[in-house]
Amino acid sequence: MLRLLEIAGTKKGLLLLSCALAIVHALLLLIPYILVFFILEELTSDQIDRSLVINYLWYAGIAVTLSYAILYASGMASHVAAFDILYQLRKSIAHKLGKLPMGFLNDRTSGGLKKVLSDDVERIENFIAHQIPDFVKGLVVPIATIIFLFTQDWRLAIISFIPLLVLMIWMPIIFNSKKNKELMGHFHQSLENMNSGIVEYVRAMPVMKIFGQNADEFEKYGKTVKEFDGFVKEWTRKTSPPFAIFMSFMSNALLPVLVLGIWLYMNNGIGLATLLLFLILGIGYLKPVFALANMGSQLTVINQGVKKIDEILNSGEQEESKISFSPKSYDIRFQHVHFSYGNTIKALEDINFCLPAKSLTALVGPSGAGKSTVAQLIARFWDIQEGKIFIGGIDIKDIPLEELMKTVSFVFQDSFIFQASIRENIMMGMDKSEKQMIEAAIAAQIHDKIQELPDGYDTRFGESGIHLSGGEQQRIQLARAILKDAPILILDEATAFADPENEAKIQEAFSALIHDKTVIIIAHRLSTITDSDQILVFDEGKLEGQGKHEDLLISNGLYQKMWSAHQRAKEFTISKN
Ligand SMILES: Nc1ncnc2c1ncn2[C@@H]1O[C@H](COP(=O)(O)OP(=O)(O)OP(=O)(O)O)[C@@H](O)[C@H]1O
Repeated sequence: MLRLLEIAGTKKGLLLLSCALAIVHALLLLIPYILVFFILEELTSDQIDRSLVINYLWYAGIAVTLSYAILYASGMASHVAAFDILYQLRKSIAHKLGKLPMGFLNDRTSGGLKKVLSDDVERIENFIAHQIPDFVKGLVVPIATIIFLFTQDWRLAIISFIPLLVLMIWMPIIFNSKKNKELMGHFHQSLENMNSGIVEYVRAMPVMKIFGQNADEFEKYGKTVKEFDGFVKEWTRKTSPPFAIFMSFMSNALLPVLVLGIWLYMNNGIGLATLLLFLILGIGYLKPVFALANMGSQLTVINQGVKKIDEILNSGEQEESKISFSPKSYDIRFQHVHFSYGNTIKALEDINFCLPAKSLTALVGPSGAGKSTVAQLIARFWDIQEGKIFIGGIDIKDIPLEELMKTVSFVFQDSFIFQASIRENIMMGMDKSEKQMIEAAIAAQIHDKIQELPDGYDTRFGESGIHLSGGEQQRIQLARAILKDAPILILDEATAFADPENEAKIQEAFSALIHDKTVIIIAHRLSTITDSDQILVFDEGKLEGQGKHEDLLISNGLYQKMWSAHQRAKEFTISKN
């Protein structure tokens, strides 16, 4: 609750206004009940003053109208505050995600993160926009009613107060128990698993279709949906009995008032108007308190979401250097580097090498040898556990992250194109001119294709009918890298999915790109890297050899094997016989 109020506190002014208006609304709503009492008193008196009764009715009508106008204003204030807070919260989570080490994302599913950013944040809206005003109403209405009832008859007022006492004791037991909190924790986990199952199911659709599978057969999705279903049923089974007892008690809360009220009336202790007033108000004031009861269970759900939000917001960011060290040259040195993903998967062991500035280096080795890991460590996607990595003689941990990102350009295996215009996709928020962007697209051999699109550079990728082949998407990625013009360039299997025509174009684009830069290429097709200044051969996380193509052919057994396998693969044909 405190944490939620802290979140809500960023819009304190609007929320206080909303609460104040909610109180006025609630008090105005009580007025018609009180007026009904006066009307009844008048109607049961010996001489009925008609004009007074009509006036009371007018007052009641005005109070109701005014009360709902004020409720509207209260709702507006709380909703504006809520959506402002949600916006800020989503912005800070997204900002934080960008600053967290890749390990954080590696341990989580995209479905789970989506749930935090969309569902968990959304639930806070319910608390701020509805529950805070309801809570205030839930407190003020019973207090005001009880005070008023005491002024009419203290005996009936005490009896009317009993259900409220029971509510106050019972509610926390039912809704806030340890068991209920545990159930809520499971509920969230279950929902998160289902979310990630759905995301994976949609992503796996092409494979599912080819293998004729449907949702039931997609085990992860099917399992998570079944688990969720089972959990919700169990939850209902466990919480229904106490809730049913609670509800039936509250529904009959009027009984003691009725019994005592009739007895008092029959013994001339109270008039008919007072009896009716207690029958109406004695139970009516509980309505907003019921809203509080509901709020208890909703709060537990919201709190679980807030925990997930805080888990992201409080996660340790990558350490950033306070001193600004900008490398003056761009040679890269690994010194006794050890690295594991998490604490279990050892990916690199005691790696030492030096890549001179403006040289072209190829990383080769069998699948899983650690090539991509080495490349990613240079851009500090991950932090190493032991050893040091230097760029231009400066430890990369001493280079501010923003500066490091400006220094390194990465062309990934899988190109990621945003659902935005082609211009935005190439510019990526960089401070470059239109002319520079077009020059980059020309160098990346993609300008002509963009010109053919319906709106040229303004065409939005992802719109229906707009499609770019894998090779074209890669050349967009290359255009980004060319435009960025960073002194260190890492190409991770960048031609892996290109067809021969595309590959020739991509190779040409590369030549434009690598000029005058420190370049690292990860390539499986060894024929593309024979001219490299040096080749590093990796195997099972270790650096097994280093040198030029010709030297490695003589000195390195693994390289020899890879080279002859590559030669054989070139002659490989698929035939039915
Ligand atoms: N994000 C990750 N989380 C956990 N383990 C990982 C991750 N990425 C890679 N690994 C593991 O680290 C080891 C090295 O992987 P890496 O991707 O660097 O190899 P690679 O030589 O680039 O392989 P490939 O040529 O198949 O791309 C492998 O055992 C791999 O399973």
